Amino acid sequence: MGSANGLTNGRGRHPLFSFGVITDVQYADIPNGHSFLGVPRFYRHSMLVLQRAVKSWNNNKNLNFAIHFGDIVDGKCPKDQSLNAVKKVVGEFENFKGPVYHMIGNHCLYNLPRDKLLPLLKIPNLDGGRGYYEFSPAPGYRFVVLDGYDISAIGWPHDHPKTLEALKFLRERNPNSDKNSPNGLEGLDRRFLMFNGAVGEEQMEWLDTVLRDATNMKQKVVVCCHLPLDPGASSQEPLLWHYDEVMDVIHRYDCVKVCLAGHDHEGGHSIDSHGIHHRVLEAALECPPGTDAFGYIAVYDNMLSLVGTDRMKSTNIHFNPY
Ligand SMILES: Nc1ccn([C@@H]2O[C@H](COP(=O)(O)O)[C@@H](O)[C@H]2O)c(=O)n1
Ligand SMILES: O=P(O)(O)OC[C@H](O)CO
Repeated sequence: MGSANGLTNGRGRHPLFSFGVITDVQYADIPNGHSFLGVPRFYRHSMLVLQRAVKSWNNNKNLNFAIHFGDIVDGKCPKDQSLNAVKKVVGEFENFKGPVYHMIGNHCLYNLPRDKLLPLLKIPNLDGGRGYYEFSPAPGYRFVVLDGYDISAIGWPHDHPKTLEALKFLRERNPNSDKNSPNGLEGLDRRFLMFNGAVGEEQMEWLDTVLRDATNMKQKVVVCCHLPLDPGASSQEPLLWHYDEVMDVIHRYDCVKVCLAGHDHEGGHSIDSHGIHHRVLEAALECPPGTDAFGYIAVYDNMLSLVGTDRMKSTNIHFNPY
């Protein structure tokens, strides 16, 4: 059980470390609106949710870092304001007294190209715009942050091979002229939409290498990605195009205990066929004024305890520590 102050797990144990979580802030200085399907979106209020999150994380005093799971600014942000809007939200995150890790979401890419975005989000840009990385906050744990828009029709230059590969992929699977429309697609095929993307070959090889290394080092791994990786934790439309192939790599090893994501604003939780927990976090953007969606996760050797605030549901994630 999560305790109110995050110091213990209710059985007197101290966590190895803890971190703040929030997703889909999707800020824009525009009036309230709604998604295509009519779900209300509160573009200015999401900044207040973030401010309350940072205040709560700082008051906690036991958090080692924080993670935002992508979509820092909404695509409806007027494009002449994109740069300042991203800087403004990053600036709010910087009020947190610890490191903040970001990842790429589709709305980030509607606003800025990768070469501008990655430095602002302090994503280590090692190789021509790649947005995946890893870090180890404690000896026994490793966090792998995936770039779900590695192969994508958004964010790369129009004639970039990755744009062309993504457009070909979509043409072969989605017959609609609006490639964001799932009309006529059945079941899990409804994920073949332009607002999603895929992990490229090089990133897949990198993932395999990191998981092999973590296994050799007896580290547990938490995988983070803007796009959900399990249909049990998400509706069909927001899934990573080839979530199944990424999970095949993950399932080769026993080190991954949890996959965390955003993008599907309602949130969700599942345990897959290999016992890996998938927790999709509830979006800050869809919090009506005065409500919140953020939390923190206390990490133990055999569990993660997500202590959610308001719309972010608390979840205890138990796993085999070996
Ligand atoms: N059922 C749907 C859902 C979405 N679209 C298209 O995707 C765009 C983004 O959707 P949001 O839910 O994020 O607003 C939307 O503008 C549509 O083009 C759709 O066609 N059918
Ligand atoms: O944040 P959006 O606009 O990409 O919306 C994602 C939807 O939740 C996918 O169904």
